[in-house]
Amino acid sequence: MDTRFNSLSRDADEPHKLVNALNGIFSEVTVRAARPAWFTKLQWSANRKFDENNAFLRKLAHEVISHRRANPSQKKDLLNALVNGKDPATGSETTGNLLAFLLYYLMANPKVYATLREEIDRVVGGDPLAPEHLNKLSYTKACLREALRLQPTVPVLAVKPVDVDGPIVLGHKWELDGPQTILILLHHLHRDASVWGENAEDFNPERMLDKNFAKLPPNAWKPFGNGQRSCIGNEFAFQEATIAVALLFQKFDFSFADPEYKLTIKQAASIKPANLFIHAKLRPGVDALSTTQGVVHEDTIGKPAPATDNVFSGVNDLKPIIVYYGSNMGTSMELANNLAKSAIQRGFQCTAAALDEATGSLRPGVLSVFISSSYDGQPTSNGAKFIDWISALSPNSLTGVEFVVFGCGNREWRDTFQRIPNLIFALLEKHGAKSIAAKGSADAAEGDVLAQFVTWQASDFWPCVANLHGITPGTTDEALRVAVVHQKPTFQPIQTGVSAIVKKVYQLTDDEVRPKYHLELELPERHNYEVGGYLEILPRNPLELVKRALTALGLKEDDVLELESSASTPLPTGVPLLAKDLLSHHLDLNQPATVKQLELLRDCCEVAEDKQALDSILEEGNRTNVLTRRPSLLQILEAVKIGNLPMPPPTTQTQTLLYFILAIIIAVKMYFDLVCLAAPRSIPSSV
Ligand code: HEM
Ligand SMILES: Cc1cc2nc3c(=O)[nH]c(=O)nc-3n(C[C@H](O)[C@H](O)[C@H](O)COP(=O)(O)O)c2cc1C
Repeated sequence: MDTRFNSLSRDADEPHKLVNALNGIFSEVTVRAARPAWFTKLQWSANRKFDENNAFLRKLAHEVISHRRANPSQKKDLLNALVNGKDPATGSETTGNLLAFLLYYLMANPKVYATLREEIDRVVGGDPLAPEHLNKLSYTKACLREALRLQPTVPVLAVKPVDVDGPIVLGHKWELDGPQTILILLHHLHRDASVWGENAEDFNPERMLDKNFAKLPPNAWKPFGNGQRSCIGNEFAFQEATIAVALLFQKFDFSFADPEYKLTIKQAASIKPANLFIHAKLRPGVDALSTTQGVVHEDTIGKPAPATDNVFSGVNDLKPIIVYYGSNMGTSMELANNLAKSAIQRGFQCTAAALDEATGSLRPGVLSVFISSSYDGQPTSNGAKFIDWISALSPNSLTGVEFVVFGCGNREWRDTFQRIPNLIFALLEKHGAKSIAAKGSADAAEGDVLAQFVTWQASDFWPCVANLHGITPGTTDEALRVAVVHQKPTFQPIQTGVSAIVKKVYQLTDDEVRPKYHLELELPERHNYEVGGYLEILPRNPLELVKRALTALGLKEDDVLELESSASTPLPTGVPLLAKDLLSHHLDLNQPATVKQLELLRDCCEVAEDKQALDSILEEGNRTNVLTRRPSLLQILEAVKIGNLPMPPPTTQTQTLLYFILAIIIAVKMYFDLVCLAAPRSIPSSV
């Protein structure tokens, strides 16, 4: 808010007046709730203090807001959200206190803690948290519900019958004398053994999983109040708390500062744990710098599409690129930054900017890339101005402008899926701008948006940009020539490093999403690993796969090849090497075929049915842009009959089997996320 209140600092000499005023108000409200209104009227001194505190808060809020309005800033802070948007302003204390109780219960119940952490690792892993994750965090939600059951942060509700004459009998038992106030003590309601059973006092989130929660009797769980005046921030609070828990547990391990800590409660208008101090330790593999962002493992996320196939080196007059992003929650912005990094790596002048910045600024000579999301079919908050502007342009006013559009969306919004990127594409074309590539798209419901985007860059975007610069597709393929030679192999595959043993591999993700794996390696004795260092892993394709590839290519294990390339390539060139070694160590045989490879294979197909089959794979790929679903080159070679195939099959993406791993050691075992440019669909069995 641009103002420091020191409300959380224990070291502050004196709390900010705001803290005192709030505490005064909360205490008074609590006391007032418990006494008759006529009696409150007589509390002159307390009432005067209450009014003073109220007046102080109003004045302070007015000052803070006026200051920001007089000095506008682009900061993404809460104050801007409140001043410029409609975000709700209440409920932060109740939600904060809920989180504090949750942390307490998790630390006090290690099994529950482990289950929650496992869910967050499985669903979110090291990815930036996205809206799609939230629905899948069902155990986390159950933990929040259970914490609110045992410790409803608003612990008392006051209700009063209205418009009644005469006595009322509640539950056939209790008679009320007219409009009398009743206090509902949630602490008791929520621990009623007749509803919650003998273990009502235990923290047991299983009872709050959706299927069990739905079976609870009505009114058994009321942390958000009652009837028409119940909490309007209920959904918001859950969403906010789920996000906070996911981000916190993604990055930190928590433990009691005092292992003997016994829960005691501090109460004002809401309740919170008293004197609860916690140790938070960065989780293995988490970069301390990433804790200031909504993401972990930044290295993996920001990794641009590889420039190993840089056909632009040596090209003069590269057109500058501007990448505009329409983004509310950061996904499209992340993609824009990723593309900008890739472009800079390739020697382009490139910047990323918010979509609204494109208003009135599109011009020939600059390639404009648009990456945008939609929200209920509407533009993002940083793109609405641009959409208004471009909708109102006169015909042909964008003649000469060259553009590319990539859409971020989620198929669950069926009627408005990709509406804004589609609209941007249509309007740009309508006004005379020229698209240099077919529109790309990612579907968040399909899983990893960044992977879909990086794939699109490699197989569609960069080849089209090459075209734009007069570099004809195929140049890079032709640049790589392979011949079977009758020489002794002199090339030795990289043998540096040590052999590690894969101790455990298991899938962290559900079957329907793109797989992520947990991999545990044991390093040989005497090999230490320092926290924060990089580990380079050189996986091998399994022998069985290599043999299949040799057969598909009509090669024998001891055939010797020589590669020649005029472009830079990580493949070993100019030395005779065993075909087996090339296929084992240098090519990822599991990688899905790229669009370009599919097209080339289709053109080499001898049988019409095979051609059709490849066409339909290409169509499906173009429609969904989900490369991971495509078969690998090897699978295709085994399935279709190809004539005149250059050998090995043409590959623009000279992808190597070099995976960089961000790793961390725990005792002698290693735990890490496997980060690779194109994730293998099966984990290599040896390292
Ligand atoms: C865990 C977090 C929260 C809890 C436990 C909670 C609980 C409650 C309860 C019990 C009430 C009813 C009070 C009564 O009947 O006397 C209430 C009302 C209300 N809450 Fe929340 N709340 C939470 C978070 C939020 C958030 C995040 C917001 C705003 C985004 C919010 C906005 C409101 C508002 C505006 C009312 C008054 C509704 C009315 O009087 O019509 N609350 N809340
Ligand atoms: C409230 C809401 C509404 C959405 N509406 C749409 C929509 O109409 N069409 C669509 O394709 N995607 C829709 N999505 C999905 C988002 O566009 C998608 O998650 C996108 O990756 C978010 O991008 P951003 O992080 O750049 O804002 C919606 C998401 C949310 C949370």
